[in-house]
Amino acid sequence: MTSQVHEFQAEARQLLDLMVHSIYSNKDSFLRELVSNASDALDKLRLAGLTDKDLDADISDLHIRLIPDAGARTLTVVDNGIGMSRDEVIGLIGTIAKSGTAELRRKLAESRADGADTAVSEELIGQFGVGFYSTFMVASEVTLVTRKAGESVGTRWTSTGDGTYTIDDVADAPQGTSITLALTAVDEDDAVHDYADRFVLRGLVKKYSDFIAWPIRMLGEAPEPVEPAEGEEAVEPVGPVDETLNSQKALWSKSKDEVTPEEYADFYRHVSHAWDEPLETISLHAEGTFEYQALLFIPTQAPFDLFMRERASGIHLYVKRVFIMDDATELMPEYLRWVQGVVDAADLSLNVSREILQQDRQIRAIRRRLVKKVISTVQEIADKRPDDYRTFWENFGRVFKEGLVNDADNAQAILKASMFASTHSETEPTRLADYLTRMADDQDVIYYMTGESRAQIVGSPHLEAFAAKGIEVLVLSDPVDEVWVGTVPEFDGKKFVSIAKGVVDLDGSDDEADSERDEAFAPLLAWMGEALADDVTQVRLTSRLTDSAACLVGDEFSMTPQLEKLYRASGQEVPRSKRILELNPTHALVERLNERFTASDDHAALAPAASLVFAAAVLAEGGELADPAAVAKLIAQQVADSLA
Ligand SMILES: Nc1ncnc2c1ncn2[C@@H]1O[C@H](COP(=O)(O)OP(=O)(O)OP(=O)(O)O)[C@@H](O)[C@H]1O
Repeated sequence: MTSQVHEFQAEARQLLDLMVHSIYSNKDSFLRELVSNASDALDKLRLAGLTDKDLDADISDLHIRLIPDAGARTLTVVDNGIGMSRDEVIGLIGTIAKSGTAELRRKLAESRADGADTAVSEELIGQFGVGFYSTFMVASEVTLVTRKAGESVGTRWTSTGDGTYTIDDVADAPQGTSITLALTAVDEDDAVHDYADRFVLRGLVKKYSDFIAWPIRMLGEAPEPVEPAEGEEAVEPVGPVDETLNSQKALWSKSKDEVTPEEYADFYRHVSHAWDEPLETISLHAEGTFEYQALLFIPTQAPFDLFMRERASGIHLYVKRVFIMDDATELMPEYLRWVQGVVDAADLSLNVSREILQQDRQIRAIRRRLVKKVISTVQEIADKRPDDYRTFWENFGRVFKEGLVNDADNAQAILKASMFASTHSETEPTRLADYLTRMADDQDVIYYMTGESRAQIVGSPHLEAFAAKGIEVLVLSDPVDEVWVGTVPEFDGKKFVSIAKGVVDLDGSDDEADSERDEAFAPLLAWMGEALADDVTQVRLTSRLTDSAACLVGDEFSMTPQLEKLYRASGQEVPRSKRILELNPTHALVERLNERFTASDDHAALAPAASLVFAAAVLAEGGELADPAAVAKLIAQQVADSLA
C-alpha cells in the first residue's frame, strides 16, 4: 500500500489540540508514557514468545533504547517489542478506542467553552491519561515506525499534530517500534527541557521509570580522544559506551521503607496508565503455603470508565517477575475494580490460562486476602484522614457499596468503612458508628429511607414524624442502596428499618385513646379500602405523619417503587405491587372525611376525595400516577366545587 493521509477521529483531534497548545505543567511526562508503552510492548512479546512457539520473533535481548541527537534536535525511543500492524496503528494511534469516549467528548466541549483553562486541561489529562499523544507537548512532528512480531512489512506513521497523519509501508523496518520526536525549542519557563541532552534523559528515566523491568539503554557520550604521549603510538579511539539507565528493580519486591512515595507514585502511573497520585499504597508480602507479593494502589481520581460494563480489573499478574496479564479480574472482585497494581505469585505456571486462574485455589486465597486488606485500608483512611476519605468516597463510594450486595462475607467490614447521607446533616455524610452514638437510648434500630434523590426523600411525608421527633434517618439515594438494604439485615447488631415500610409507632401510644380512635375511624377505613382496592391493599391510621394527610407504605418485605423501576429499567418483568395507604388521624382532611362519612350514607359522594387522598400520597413521595389526566380532572372538579 502506498502513502495515505488519514484524519484523526474527532475526539483524538481535540485531545491532540489540547496537547499541542498544552499548558499542562509536567511536559517531562511524555517520556514516561513512551517508556511505559514500550515496556508493555516488551511484556507482550515475551508472553507471546512463551505461549506461541511458532512465533517468528527474536526475544533474546528485549530492551528499550533512547537515541538523542542534539544536532538534529530529535529524540528517538526504540523498543524491540511486539510492534503494531498497519491496522493497529490506525486503530490505536489515530483513534481513542477507550471506553468513556462520550464522557471525554463532553469534557472536551466543556474545556473549549471555558477557553481550555489550566484547571480543566490538567483535570482532563489527569483523568483520561493521554498516553502517546503527550509527545505533542514537546514535539513539532512525531514519526512512528513499527513492525509487528511475525509480520514482514512495517508501517510508518507521521503527524505534526494537526488534524491528519500519514501512513506508509516500510519494507525493512526492524521488529518493534521506534518513535522519533522532532523536538520543539527548549523553553525552561514553560518546563520544556532539552530532551536531546543525555544528562536530562538520565535524570528523567531515574525519576519516572527506574523500576521498569526491561533495560533502558542509551549510548553515552563519546570519550574525548586521548592525545598520545610523546614517543608513544596513537591510541585507537574508543567508541561511546552503552549505559543502562534504570535499576530495573521490581518495586513490589521491596519493603515499603526502601521505596519513596514518588517512586510508588510513578509506578502507580505506569501500571494504571493514570496521571494522578495514588491516594494510598498497599504493599503485601506473603510467605508460607502461597508465596506472593502484591503492590496495590487506591487512586485519587476515578477513571472515566469506572461505570462501563466492559471495564477490566486494574490488577497486573506476574509470575516470578514475568508479566502474565494486565487485567487479572480473578484477583479482585468487581466492586473493587478501581484498585490498581501488581500481584506477583511465585507458584503459578507461566502458561497459566484464564480458565485455570478461575479455579486455582491459590488465586482464590490471594484474592480473599487482598480484598480484606483493601477494605481495612479504606477503613483506616476513613478513621485517620477524613479529607482523603471524602475524596475516596466521592469517587468510589457508589462502587464500593456494590460489595454489600455481592460479598456477604465482608458486608460488615464494608459497612464499617462506608458512609451514608443522613438527616443529621445536609452536606456531611455519616459513618454508621457515628449514627449509633447519636441514637437515643430507647432507639434500637437504624432507620433509613431509599429514593431517587435527597430532595425526594427529605420531602416525603414518611419522614415527618421522624423529623419532628429528631430521629435520624439515613438518606439512601444511590440505585445500589435499593438493593443492598434488602440483603444486609443489620449493622453491629442493629437492624436496618425502612421508614417507608411496615408499621411505625412513634406517638408513645396511649392504648386506650388509640383504641377509641381506631373504632371511630374503622368504618371509613374499611370503606376506603374497598373504594381504592385497585390501588392499595389496605387503609389504616398512622403516627408517622404530622403535616401530611396520607402516605403510602409497603409491608416489611415488599419492593419499593424505586426498586421496581430499577428492575423494569433492566428489562425484568415485575408486577406493580400495591401498598398500604396510611392516614393521619389528626389532619383536618382526614377528620372531615370521617365526619362526612359518619354523617351521611351517601358514601359514593366521597369517592373523588378518597381518590385524591391516594393521588396526593403518590405525588408527595415523588411517585408517578397511573392516570394523571383522570387525577387532573378530579382536582378541577373539586376546586370548582369549593369555589362555587
Ligand atoms: N511502543 C509500542 N509498541 C506497541 N504498541 C504500542 C506502543 N505504543 C503504543 N502502542 C499501542 O497503542 C495503544 C495506545 O497507546 P496510548 O499511549 O495512546 O494509550 P494507552 O497506553 O493504551 O493508554 P493511556 O492513554 O492510558 O496511556 C497502546 O495501548 C498500545 O496498544
